[in-house]
Amino acid sequence: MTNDTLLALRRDINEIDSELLILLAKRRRISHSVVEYKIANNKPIRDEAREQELLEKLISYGKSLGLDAYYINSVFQRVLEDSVLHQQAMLQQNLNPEVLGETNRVAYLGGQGSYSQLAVHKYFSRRPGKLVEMGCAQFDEITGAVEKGQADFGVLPIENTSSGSINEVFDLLQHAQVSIVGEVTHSVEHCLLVKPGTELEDITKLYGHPQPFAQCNRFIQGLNDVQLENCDSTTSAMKAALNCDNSAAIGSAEAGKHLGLEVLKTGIANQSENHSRFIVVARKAMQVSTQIPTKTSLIMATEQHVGSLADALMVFKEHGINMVKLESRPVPGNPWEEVFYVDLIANLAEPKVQRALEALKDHTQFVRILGCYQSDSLQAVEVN
Ligand SMILES: O=C(O)C(=O)C[C@]1(C(=O)O)C=C[C@@H](O)C=C1
Repeated sequence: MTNDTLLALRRDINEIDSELLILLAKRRRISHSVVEYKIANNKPIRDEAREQELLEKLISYGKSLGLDAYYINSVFQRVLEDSVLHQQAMLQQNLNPEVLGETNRVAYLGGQGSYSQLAVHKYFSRRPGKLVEMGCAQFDEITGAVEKGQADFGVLPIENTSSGSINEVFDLLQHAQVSIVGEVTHSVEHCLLVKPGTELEDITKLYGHPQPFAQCNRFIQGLNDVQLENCDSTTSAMKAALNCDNSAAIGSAEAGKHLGLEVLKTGIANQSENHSRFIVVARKAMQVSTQIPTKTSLIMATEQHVGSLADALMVFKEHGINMVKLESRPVPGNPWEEVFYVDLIANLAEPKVQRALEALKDHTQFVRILGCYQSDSLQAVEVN
């Protein structure tokens, strides 16, 4: 085959890919029209039976064209996921027209290519409005910017599948005057980044944020005589490595490349599946449609007697509410007193949730709702 033939084949591929994009955009527009019907008729966004029927038909037709079931399934799962997430975002926009403006100023930790910035892009890519990014050096700067009205939204990491809860953020939520209005999970792929030409054996200093250090501690233990330097964010770690010979930083490949660092090793986290969950906060609470999966987060302090936490948690069971997270944190200034953070699969608009919160008052010293928000899950919901 000549080079010209290769170029001609590549032109054909380019053309087909463009046609695929045109069709995907057309499909998305049709999916937007379907949501109008669902809003008007109070139907759940997700229709698993329809998705199943669609996938079966596509797999069978695809097979007749010589495409395997695994390939068709994975491509169309992504297409359907996009469709559902877009429909959910449209529904939320319809219910809260004032929340997302023409421009959305979003505060997050770090700078270009930080994991928080990637999460911001993922969350806001499905929402209308121009994104104005505000990289911050500390978590309390993020909530402070939202409280003072300098930012419309703040995005904060709250937990990671390998290193667990991010206590600093839980503690901030005790007092910050913000509401949780959303969540987004993002996969985190830690890499060892160096200035071009640096070899593994040259490294004497490793810059990183304490969270990635914890998530990669097995890899770090395997390095010889390397001094760890804590940084405020992965972005500041990468910048430090750029300015220091014989050093390295932990961060994402995208961010490293953006700053001119080289990826020396990929997949250095203890667990190959490493995901972070971020919360999105705003000054005002948001309403969530009962047609989409919803979470409610709250903090509570229980009475100081035997079984008081168990009694409080029983309230959720008695009202048929699924609790998906329970975290205890000390109350600053009150040694040995604890507050509990609770995540529920629940929507404040549901009467049973209101009844449960009323009943919870009998078993707690205080309860504060941190927010009711669209869950990142694609689970189907039942609409009564
Ligand atoms: O058919 C619908 O009800 C749609 O909303 C469209 C669609 C799709 O994109 O094909 C999207 C979400 C549903 O879960 C099922 C299918």
